[in-house]
Amino acid sequence: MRESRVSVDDLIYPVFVIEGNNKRVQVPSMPGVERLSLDLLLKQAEECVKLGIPVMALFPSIDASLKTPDGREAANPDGLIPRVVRSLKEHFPELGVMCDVALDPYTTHGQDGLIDETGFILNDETIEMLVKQMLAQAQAGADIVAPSDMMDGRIGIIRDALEAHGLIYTKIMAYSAKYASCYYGPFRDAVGSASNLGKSNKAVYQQDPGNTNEALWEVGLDLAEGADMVMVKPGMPYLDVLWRVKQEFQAPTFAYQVSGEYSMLMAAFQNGWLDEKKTIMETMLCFKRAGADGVLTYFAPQVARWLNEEGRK
Ligand SMILES: NCc1[nH]cc(CCC(=O)O)c1CC(=O)O
Ligand SMILES: [Mg+2]
Repeated sequence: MRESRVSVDDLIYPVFVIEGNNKRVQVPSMPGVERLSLDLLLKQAEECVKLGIPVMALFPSIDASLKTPDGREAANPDGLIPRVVRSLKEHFPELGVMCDVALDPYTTHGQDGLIDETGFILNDETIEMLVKQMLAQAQAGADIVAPSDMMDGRIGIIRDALEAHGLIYTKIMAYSAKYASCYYGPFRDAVGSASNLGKSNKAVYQQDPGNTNEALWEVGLDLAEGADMVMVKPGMPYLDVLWRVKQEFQAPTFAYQVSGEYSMLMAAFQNGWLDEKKTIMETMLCFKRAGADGVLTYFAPQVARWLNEEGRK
């Protein structure tokens, strides 16, 4: 009689990649999460395929020497992410690869886009760079490009660029309702943008946590501009937004259980305050109940293992 269910194919696994060989670097604020070099990432990918996880989402941790104010390394067709994508698709063609479209891992100031002298974000100039970044990812073989930058109008321009380059199979997952949230803190440690960002924030382009109507406008715009799927982010604190978005549009809708949610839960597990398996599985069920068609979560391999053990693939 249960209305909602969790299955392995609901899962998208976000991972952090670094240059090098046989390198794994812990993310201190995310216990159990490591940045991996490509060779080790391939082992992770193999594990995902065995478990039945359909998609991995890639996030780079870029060497500080490659960061610039305009984040142009993001558009390098031989940069870290395009190389990782090519290798993943070569070894595991059946595993979906999703790439983040945003400049924050690549900019010296840690913002997702280009800024003027006063630090204000330059929406349209940013989109030009995002399109180059996205093409490098899509031409390397990414199955899904996922703009997380929150610039206005970028989905339509990205869709046009995909069409113009004959990339008709590449899907767009729009981070549509993305809030200016403090729950991204540990992620910013992981990609190394936290110290660059310093005291500044992303409130001029990410959404106000007090708004839910704005989420509907943003989702509506992104769908009209050509998004295949939309996302609400963060996850658990924004289930009301997820519910409204799914009810209103009935589009493929995803939730991101973000780094801060992961770290909060891990802290409780490490202290013995919450039961790890039961709590994680409950959070997954809550996402499904609120309308998610899938969930991006750092717990993906664990969830998949538990579901596999129970024969509930
Ligand atoms: N545009 C970058 C980006 N893509 C995904 C996340 C957060 C993911 C997480 O916290 O797990 C962020 C951080 C931010 O906007 O500052
Ligand atoms: Mg906007």
